[in-house]
Amino acid sequence: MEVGFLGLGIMGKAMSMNLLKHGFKVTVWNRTLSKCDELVEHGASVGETPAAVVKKCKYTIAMLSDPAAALSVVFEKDGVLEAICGGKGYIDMSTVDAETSTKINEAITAKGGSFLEAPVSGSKKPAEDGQLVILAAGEKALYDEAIPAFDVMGKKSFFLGPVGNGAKMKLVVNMIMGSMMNAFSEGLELADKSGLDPQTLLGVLDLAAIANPMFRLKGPTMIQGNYSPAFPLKHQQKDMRLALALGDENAISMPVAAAANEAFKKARGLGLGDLDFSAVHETVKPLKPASS
Ligand SMILES: NC(=O)C1=CN([C@@H]2O[C@H](COP(=O)(O)OP(=O)(O)OC[C@H]3O[C@@H](n4cnc5c(N)ncnc54)[C@H](OP(=O)(O)O)[C@@H]3O)[C@@H](O)[C@H]2O)C=CC1
Ligand SMILES: O=CCCC(=O)O
Repeated sequence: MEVGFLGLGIMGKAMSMNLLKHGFKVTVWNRTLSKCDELVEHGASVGETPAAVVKKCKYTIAMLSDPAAALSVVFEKDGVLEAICGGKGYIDMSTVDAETSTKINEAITAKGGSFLEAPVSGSKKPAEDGQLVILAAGEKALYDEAIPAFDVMGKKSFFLGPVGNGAKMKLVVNMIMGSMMNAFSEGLELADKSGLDPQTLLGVLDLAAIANPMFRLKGPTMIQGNYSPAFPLKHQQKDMRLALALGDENAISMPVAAAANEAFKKARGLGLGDLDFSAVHETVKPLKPASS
């Protein structure tokens, strides 16, 4: 099957590589075109613009940073909208809000194309291993047609109904994850500064009711202060911001998420936005005294 892929960041590169490895013909595009080179070495073709990719492929997948990027790739010059038409599908797997997805859906379907939002749970390693959890919503027929690709990229796909439900589910999940990451950071620091061994804390947590893969994966690197990016902190803060807006719309008070968002914003202000979201741990640490 000929599949287009727009956006070769941490996630898009791993996901499109998996499609290639499993025999899909893939045509890629990335704003910074040089990022296509590695995919080409593995058999991908390159489209010069998003419109060129859509023109060539029956289905095009996008994995872009945020709502502004998702909208620009569709609506700007040489964008998806210039080439989408009846018989073609567009699947946006970026994490965005329901409003963004709805705008894209309306524009694509107005031109006869079909649309699916399909954000994912799981980070760089699950993307490399084809173990993502896919949260799809929109055109059910396109979902059914995309199953072979989803089966390669993910371990489980959910179809959640009308456009917007995939985006909302993803934001709820990441709001919980971002809040947990902040509590975990505070716990690691509290253990350390009160004279406990943070490694022992990890061992205790792993046997407790709150054991989870995130603590298991991120704990050891956080203790080392290693924040090599799997999920960039700036994207986690974007997800907190969008989840809080969803809470606002639904009159849900979320003081824990709001505090977590502030911590991620603070981390961005400290220049940590391109590091892994676990770098929020640094915001809990006491400031080093200024040298005289
Ligand atoms: N990393 C993770 O663990 C996960 C991320 N996500 C979500 O997936 C999406 C991608 O994440 P990730 O791969 O980590 O992000 P990256 O920051 O690694 O990649 C972002 C991609 O978006 C492109 N981009 C940014 N702005 C624009 C624009 N204005 N026009 C066109 N392209 C643009 C970048 O292009 P360029 O190379 O030119 O900068 C790049 O291809 C995000 O929505 C994120 O929230 C979801 C699950 C897990
Ligand atoms: O959006 C990013 C999610 C990262 C994860 O699920 O581990």
